[in-house]
Amino acid sequence: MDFLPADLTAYAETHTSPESTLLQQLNRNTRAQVMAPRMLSGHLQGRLLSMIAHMIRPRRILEIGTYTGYSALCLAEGLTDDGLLITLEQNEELEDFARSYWQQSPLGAKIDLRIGSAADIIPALDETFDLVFIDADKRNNQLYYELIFDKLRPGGFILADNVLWSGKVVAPVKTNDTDTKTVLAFNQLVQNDPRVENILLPIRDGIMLIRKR
Ligand SMILES: C[S@@+](CC[C@H](N)C(=O)[O-])C[C@H]1O[C@@H](n2cnc3c(N)ncnc32)[C@H](O)[C@@H]1O
Repeated sequence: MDFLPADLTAYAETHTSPESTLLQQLNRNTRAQVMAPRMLSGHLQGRLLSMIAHMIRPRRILEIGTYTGYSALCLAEGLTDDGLLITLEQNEELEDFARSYWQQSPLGAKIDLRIGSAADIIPALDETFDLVFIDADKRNNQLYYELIFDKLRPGGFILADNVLWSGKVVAPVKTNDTDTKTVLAFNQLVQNDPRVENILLPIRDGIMLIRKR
């Protein structure tokens, strides 16, 4: 679902720095060759992720939900020289596709893909993160939030994607619509959490930007 009329989205994109040729190819080929291409962050959100990473200059980023590797490349743009982005993906069939693009970029050496279930991998990560991007199975957002919280440095940031859930967060919720209920519960959990400051950015499907106090 587009929240802005298509012409305003197009205007925003034409007044946003363009994607690199590599990101353009990754975007286009994901749409042509991979299931569910709507999951890819895309031009506008990708440039936002890159801009936020440049502002923070993180040394360690954790991404939960790699898909074809587009957002990993965008976030990695802001890493420090000795920085590393760890990205978690449970679908091993996406690995070769993502790696084939990462290896065309110098940033590829800064991306560490771990294949498996995020809930199994996160507890074993012995890192302190400056930035975490939560973008996997939305039903587990709350679990991921709690699992990563103590691994995030004070003053560190969390980004959680799809928090507007195609606008369903403001529509009457059907009794059996567990996904929307879970997104609503996650947004309220963050809003009520005294450990953080947060702002819901109505960009694309909604991004919750959270700062740990
Ligand atoms: C929305 S896509 C990620 C999109 C990507 N961050 C981007 O912006 O281009 C979500 C990804 O999370 C993966 N995923 C879903 N559940 C997962 C889990 N429990 N552990 C790890 N990855 C998971 C899916 O296979 C899918 O590739």
